[in-house]
Amino acid sequence: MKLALIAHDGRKKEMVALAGEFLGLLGRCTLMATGTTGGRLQRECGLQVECLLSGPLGGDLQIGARLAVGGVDAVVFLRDPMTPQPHEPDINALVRACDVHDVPCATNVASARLMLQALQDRLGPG
Ligand SMILES: O=C(CO)COP(=O)(O)O
Repeated sequence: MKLALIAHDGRKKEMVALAGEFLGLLGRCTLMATGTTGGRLQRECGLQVECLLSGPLGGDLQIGARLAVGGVDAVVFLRDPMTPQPHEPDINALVRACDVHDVPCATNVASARLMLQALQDRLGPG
């Protein structure tokens, strides 16, 4: 299972907490992330994560490009709806790519929890 993990600055703490809840599952997945999110997941959760570019520098686009050719099975994208982002077009492009290719994309903690739980149930006990 190839998972992409992305969080805006206002949601990084929640991403780290969420990853902590699903460490068993995430440890069995191939993980990629935008740069800063990935760095925190490596340092604070001990996860092996491929760190792509930071979001504002093109990381969302890199994930979108992979997703378009089947390289991503699911996305957790904890967006901060209260803070304008300089790379809003890139963010929209990634979410659009998920819709175009019918790839599950959870954009808040509640939906991410449901999605990760479903993946965990599907993969069975580690
Ligand atoms: O901006 C982001 C997603 O749009 C996240 O990028 P970072 O993980 O590098 O902060």
